[in-house]
Order: sequence, then C-alpha cells, then structure tokens
Amino acid sequence: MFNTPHSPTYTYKQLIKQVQMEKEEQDEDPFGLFGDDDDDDDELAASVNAMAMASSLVEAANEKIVLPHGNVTTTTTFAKRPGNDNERQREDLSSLKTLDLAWPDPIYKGKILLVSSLPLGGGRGYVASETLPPGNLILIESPMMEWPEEQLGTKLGLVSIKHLLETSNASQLVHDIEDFHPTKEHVDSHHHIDDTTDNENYEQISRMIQTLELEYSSSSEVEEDIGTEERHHQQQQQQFQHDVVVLVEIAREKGICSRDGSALTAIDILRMLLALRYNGLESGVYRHVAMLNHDDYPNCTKLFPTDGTSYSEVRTTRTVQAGENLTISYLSRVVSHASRRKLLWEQHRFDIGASHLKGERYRMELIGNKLPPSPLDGGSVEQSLTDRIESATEELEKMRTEIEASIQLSPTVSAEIYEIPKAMEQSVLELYQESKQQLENVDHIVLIPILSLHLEICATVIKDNSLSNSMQLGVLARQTLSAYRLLPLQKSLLGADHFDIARTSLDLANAVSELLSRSVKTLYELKLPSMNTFGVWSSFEQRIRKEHIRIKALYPHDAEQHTKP
Ligand SMILES: C[S@@+](CC[C@H](N)C(=O)[O-])C[C@H]1O[C@@H](n2cnc3c(N)ncnc32)[C@H](O)[C@@H]1O
Repeated sequence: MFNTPHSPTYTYKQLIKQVQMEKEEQDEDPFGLFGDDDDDDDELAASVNAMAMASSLVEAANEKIVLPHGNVTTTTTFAKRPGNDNERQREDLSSLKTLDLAWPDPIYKGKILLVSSLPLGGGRGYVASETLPPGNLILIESPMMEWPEEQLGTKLGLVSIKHLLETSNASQLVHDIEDFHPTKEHVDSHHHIDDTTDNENYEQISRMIQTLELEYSSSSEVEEDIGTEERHHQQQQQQFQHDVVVLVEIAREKGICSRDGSALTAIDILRMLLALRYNGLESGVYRHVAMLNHDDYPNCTKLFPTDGTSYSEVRTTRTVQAGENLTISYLSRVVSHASRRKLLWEQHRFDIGASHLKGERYRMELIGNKLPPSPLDGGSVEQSLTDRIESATEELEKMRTEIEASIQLSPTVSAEIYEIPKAMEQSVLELYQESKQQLENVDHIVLIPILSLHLEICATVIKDNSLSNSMQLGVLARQTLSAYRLLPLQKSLLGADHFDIARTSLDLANAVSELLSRSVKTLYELKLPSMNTFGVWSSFEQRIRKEHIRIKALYPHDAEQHTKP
C-alpha cells in the first residue's frame, strides 16, 4: 500500500517564466469561449495567445498524446459481462472463521468482524457483521507507527525499520508486525517448503521476497569492468546488506526479540520491510486498517487524519450487506484498469485480473469498443494511450498543487500569478478534448481525474479579483459543463452515495446558481439537451443542491464522540 509521492518535474517558477515570456498584453478573456459579443476582437487575439500558451504547457507537462503507430492495438480478451455493477462477493457469515489477533483495540470498531477464510492473499479481512448504510463509521485508529522524517518522499527503506527499532514500544510493534502479511510464520515456512507449491500465499510471498532480493541482493565483490551506474547499484546493494546487519545488532543490543523469544535475524528485518511495504499507508502504519483488502470498486474509504487529529477514520461509501468483504482502494488515484492492474502487481505482487469488470464499469475502460491489453497478459510494454493521458494529468495536478500553495502562501498575490492557472485551465480542457477523441469513449474512466482537475483549477482562477465580468462568466460556464459531465461518470464508478458526488453536486449547483442570477444566456449557450429555459435550469439547480445535502448528511462528523477520553 505504501506509495511515495514523486517530485514534480516542473516548478511553478518555470511556469511563471514561461507565461511571462509568452504573454504579450493584458488579456481580456484568455479563452474567449463564453464572453460577451462586444469583446470579440480582443477575445480572439487573447484566445490565440492562450491556445499557444496552453499547447506549450501540455507539451511541457508531457509529450503530446499520440498513438504509438497512429492506431491503438487492442485485443478483445474479455467478453462483456452481464450483471449489476454493485453486485458484490458476499460470504455466509455462519461459515466464516472469525479471528482474534492479540492486538490493541482500535479507538473505535463498528459492526465489523475480522475473518480468516477469505480466498485472497493472507486470507484475512474485515467483513460487515450486519447491513451497513453508506457513511457508516467502521474504524477509528491511530497509526501504530508514523514514518520518520527521512522516509518521506523516498522509496521505503531500512531507515523505517531503524526508526521502528528505536521507538519506545519497539518490542510490541515487532510482535504485532509478525501478524502482518506476509506473516512471520509464513515467511519462516517459505524457507522450508518447495517453491513449486500452489498455495497462493506462498506464491505471493515468493514473489515478494524475489522482488526484494532483486532490489537489494548482490555479490560480495564489486566487479572491476562494469559501468558507473552498475557500480553505483552494486555499492547500494552492499550498503543495504551492511545496514541489515547493523539493524540485527541494534535489536540484539536493545533486547528486541521475536514473539517466541528468538533473536531477530536478517530475514526478520527483510520481512518487516515487506510487511511495511504491503501494509503501510501514506499517513503511517495501522494495524486494523491493514486488514482491509483492496477492491477496484471499494465499499469503504479511509479518511486521512485532518489538522489536529492523529487518527484516521474508515467509512462505508455505499450500502454494504452483512457478510460482504469491506474494502478500500490501495491506489491513491483514479486510474484506468490497465494501470490498476500494473500498479497492484508492482506494489503488491497480486493480480486483480479483469473478470470483475462489469456493465457500466466495463464500458468505462474501453478504448473504441475494446478493452486494451494489459502488460500482465503479455500485452505491449510500450507506454499505452491511457499511460500517457494519466501522466499528463498527474503532471498538471502537481502544477496546480504548487501554484495553489504559492497563491496561499503569498501575502500579496499579484494578478500576474493567475496567468498560470488560466493557461493551465486551457491545457486541461485541451487534454480532456484530445483524450476523449483518442479514446473514442466519452465515458472513459481517465476522464474523471481530468474533469476533477478542471473544477479545481476553475476554483483557483475565479479567485482572481482582476477578472472581468465576461471572464468570470466564462469560468462559471466551463465549471458547469465539467461538473455536469463528471457527475454521471463518478456515479458509475463510485455509486450514488459517495461523498465525491456530494462535492461535485455542490460545485455544479453553485456555478448554475451564480449563472442563473448573473447571465442565464450563458447557461443556454451550453446547449445541454432540453436545458433551455430558466425554469428547467432552476429546478435542476435545486435538485442537484438537494442531492448534495442528502449525501452530506450520510457522512456525519461523529468521530469526535468516540475519540474523546
Ligand atoms: C494489507 S494486506 C490485507 C490483509 C490481508 N488479506 C491479510 O490477510 O493480511 C494486503 C494483502 O492482501 C492481499 N489482497 C488484498 N486485496 C486483494 C485482492 N483484491 N486480491 C488478491 N489479494 C488481495 C494481497 O496479498 C495483499 O498483499
């Protein structure tokens, strides 16, 4: 589950420079999409400038989205499957073996049961002990360990194990981590069993250990006739082996042993590294949260600790039936099925396959009318169309975060700085149009993060006090359109009761309400089907706002009542 943030390739300072170089004069309406008629000439010129600026930004963000050979190579590996999108694997509660790990209780545990007979890696997981409504609080837990400063933003390494061994309750942590997947019991027996065993647990453990070995094992001698890069890699591997020995020594000096009283060995240190890699989250390592399995369409979400709280909450995001496996997404972003499969394999060494893609969610993954091949099925290793769209989106997201942070930090924000989000808004719209066209699928899943990003950028742009009336109307119109397109996609992916739907509904209702009071003509110009009278737009706005209120009420801020001493 451990995910390290990448460092941004382009900083906002480079962007400012680029925008300043390209900016010729003060733009009236940089995008000229929805302005008043009398601004036409200025808008056209400004629009051309902005288009040039946007194009260069897209290029800067990533290489242009071009198909490898002018065409997408596809295979129809999976037939369209019938069935309800929300149909879930439900276990017979009476046949499940419940489990009691000797771990400290979390701060709060809802109507959930830890079971041990699930058909996936490690075999354990939490299931609902009764039907749970969306928004139901199922866990509140503080991390058993937070990441050391040196670990943040870098690949998980032995520095975290050192930190763990130096924590005041290290023995307790080491003992509890023995139960994390891969468990000490499994890893110890892995060394005594035949590698050809067909037990999924052992196979995954073999793959996990092989990955670690590939990363870190080395011959003891640094070879003479090798390149600088290879030599550097070998030196790193030797350093790693040396550090493992140092950690075994630290554990011995501090009297930190395994639960059975035996001294910690090098393989125990490696296993702990695996356990942190496969069970840790960005906000730290949690015991009970680590028992939640992954699903591409999870029924729960973990909320990050917010300012002033040290605990995390896990809540359901839709109705969960008794006996249903409670799941979260191990991935921090919405990505295509091909990327989910690849990332889960790379991070966890398990393959989610494609048999769970059904109905609307299956259609959201199609390019043209075919499911693209996965590298895991022996498909092309070439960077795919969705890879390129996703990395362009990610790059633009990083830029937005940076520019938003710099706007917030700066006490006196000059109007100049808003040229960047303005140009970025155009880039995101271009990315959206181009992606939609090349994917030949207006409902493709990768359009969700692009539209969400567009809404975020609009929220930044609209803060610019120097925007003219027509520019403000333009931003509001484009905000309306993006939220209108985003809502049905999010509903198909997340279900109608997910709190992201509440957020998008609010954005949509607010933008429409503003336009209803300032320029209903702008709403008509969107040319949305049957949306051509004040009355229709007005009742639409009320309906969407009610949706926001309804979903918001499903997620009460009730964690505090369980966390007070
Ligand atoms: C954080 S643990 C989850 C709890 C785990 N099932 C256990 O018994 O300890 C992550 C591991 O669970 C397994 N897992 C989780 N979700 C899975 C899924 N959808 N399919 C297959 N294995 C999964 C994988 O072995 C993964 O490395």
